[in-house]
Amino acid sequence: MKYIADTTEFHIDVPTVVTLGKFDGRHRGHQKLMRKMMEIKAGFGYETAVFTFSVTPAIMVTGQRQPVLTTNLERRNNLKKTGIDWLVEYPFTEETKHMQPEEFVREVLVNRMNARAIVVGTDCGFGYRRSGNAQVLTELSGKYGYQLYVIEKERDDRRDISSTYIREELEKGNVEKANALLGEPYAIHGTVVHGRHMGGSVLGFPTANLIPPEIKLLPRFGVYVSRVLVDRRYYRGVTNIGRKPTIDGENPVGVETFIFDLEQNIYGHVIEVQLLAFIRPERTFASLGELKEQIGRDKETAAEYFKQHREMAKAGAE
Ligand SMILES: Cc1cc2nc3c(=O)[nH]c(=O)nc-3n(C[C@H](O)[C@H](O)[C@H](O)COP(=O)(O)O)c2cc1C
Ligand SMILES: Nc1ncnc2c1ncn2[C@@H]1O[C@H](COP(=O)(O)OP(=O)(O)OP(=O)(O)O)[C@@H](O)[C@H]1O
Repeated sequence: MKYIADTTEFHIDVPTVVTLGKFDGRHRGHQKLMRKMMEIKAGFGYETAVFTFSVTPAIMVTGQRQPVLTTNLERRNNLKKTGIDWLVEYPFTEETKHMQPEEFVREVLVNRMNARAIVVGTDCGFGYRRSGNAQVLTELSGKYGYQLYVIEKERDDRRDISSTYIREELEKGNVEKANALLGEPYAIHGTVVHGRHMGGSVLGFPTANLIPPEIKLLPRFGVYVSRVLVDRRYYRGVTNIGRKPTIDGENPVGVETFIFDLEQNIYGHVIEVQLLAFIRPERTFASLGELKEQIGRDKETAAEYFKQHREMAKAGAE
């Protein structure tokens, strides 16, 4: 995937099929758009391109740092895995903010991104105060010579699937519901860092520690069954998310995973921890011995889960 970030001065020199939006998470609605893009690529030979911003416009307009399902790095990894050819992460400057819809279509989508086809959901919004929409894109399509495809929103039985809906479910602690809306497990990507090295000595087994950036939305603190991608292979895991209150001192919020059947040292490796099911809330134990016993039971619960969900237990390659 070719990646263009933080510049307004670029030009894609091959014809493209473009989509635009925040793409926070890679939910079933986004996947539906991506499938349409792949179909157009197969039919017309256009390369697939995603237009997004390097920070979400809502943060710049309201000044509030809203937690995200995917950091920019995670979004980039996901789009690469989807097989997207180009990712443009455009800077959200004052000038960008004030662009009128037609100017945005002409200058950015058509001139710089070389769009011959555009794929959006029915509720897409762009340009100054989101005044551009699917109707505007339809009106401009003849003038700028692109094909427009407007996709019906993917729904569950209650409402349209959106990043907002998934964030709400995660905040309520419903990881399984969030996963159903995403169409894949909610994941945390990161580099394995050194913890306090108590895993080996106190608990009797090592754990892989990630410290996600503050902006990353984490579900409620607690223990989860997880599946872990390490060097392109999947492993079964059990993950604690939280501050380890049993351990003295101010611990940063961490994502800490015991990985079944992994013998090697993976400090410095980039891994992906996928959350599959909630086991229990994080607790303060009276002693390290009690914590150790409980973690033993958590491991058994996770092992049992994988016996019931054999498709998730495969330690296969990605
Ligand atoms: C499956 C699992 C469950 C855990 N549950 C808790 C918990 O409920 N409360 C807690 O204080 N720490 C919990 N921990 C964190 C342990 O305290 C931590 O693994 C240990 O202190 C090692 O930390 P270190 O890697 O920084 O040395 C859990 C860890 C794992 C792997
Ligand atoms: N459920 C869906 N089905 C089909 N297309 C969708 C769906 N949700 C979003 N899209 C489309 O995907 C593109 C990117 O959407 P975007 O990520 O900005 O919005 P969103 O998922 O609705 O998130 P938010 O809740 O933050 O607004 C837009 O064209 C949008 O219309």
